[in-house]
Amino acid sequence: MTLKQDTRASVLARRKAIPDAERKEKSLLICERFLAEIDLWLASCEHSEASAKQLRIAAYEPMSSEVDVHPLLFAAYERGWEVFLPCMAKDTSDASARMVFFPIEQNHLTEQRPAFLDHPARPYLFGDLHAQGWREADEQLFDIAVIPLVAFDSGLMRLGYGGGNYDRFLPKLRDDCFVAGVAFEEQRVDRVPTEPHDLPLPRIFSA
Ligand SMILES: Nc1nc2c(c(=O)[nH]1)N(C=O)[C@@H](CNc1ccc(C(=O)N[C@@H](CCC(=O)O)C(=O)O)cc1)CN2
Ligand SMILES: Nc1ncnc2c1ncn2[C@@H]1O[C@H](COP(=O)(O)OP(=O)(O)OP(=O)(O)O)[C@@H](O)[C@H]1O
Repeated sequence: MTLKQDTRASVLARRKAIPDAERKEKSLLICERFLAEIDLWLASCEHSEASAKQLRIAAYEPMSSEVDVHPLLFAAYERGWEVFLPCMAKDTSDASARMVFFPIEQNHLTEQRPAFLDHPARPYLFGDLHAQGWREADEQLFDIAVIPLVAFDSGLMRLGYGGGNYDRFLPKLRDDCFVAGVAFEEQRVDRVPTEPHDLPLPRIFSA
């Protein structure tokens, strides 16, 4: 096992060991902190224009033991923001998939739930997705980005599932996009093993 794989395995085991009630409580704290920081950011002069408009937030549909960002998503819908969630997609069956974001209405999380929300790692064909009406969003549209992670350190370096999806996604965002990682304290390590392509996050909210 490489150092990255080793770190992933041990941190995922720690994350999975968090009892459900604690995970729920910590997730709520992380979402509240995230919203409070967005409110401060919106109140600052530079972003007063942003506060007046309908914001676009790119996040993720939580799976397994990840931080449950649903409270943040529900608050976003409540505020009339547009929510975008990822899907792995490819042009042909033998092509490699890339992470794209689709606009997700609140009812897509419940009654009208698309299959890709339950199978985050499964690659879907663009042809099928387009036929179903899904249109990928331009990353430059996003005002806020919520970044999942497996491990992080005090230098704000992150380690994901190993697909390089977020390593490719982060450079596509606007410079003024509010980007933040979310994690449980159990995911903190002394030092995340890094490679030259790894980018630190501007901030990580943890509990
Ligand atoms: N919620 C969520 N959606 C996401 C990502 C993510 O990290 N989190 N992705 C980020 O790139 C992309 C999908 N990539 C993925 C890569 C690997 C695994 C994976 O290894 N899953 C394991 C479960 C691991 C665990 O238990 O925590 C599995 O399915 O067995 C899942 C998604 C896009 N959507
Ligand atoms: N900007 C990039 N452009 C092209 N390939 C990249 C880029 N960033 C990472 N990769 C490739 O993706 C693979 C996985 O990288 P890494 O192990 O750092 O992923 P990760 O950070 O754990 O995953 P993720 O970014 O999806 O959360 C590596 O083989 C790496 O070479």
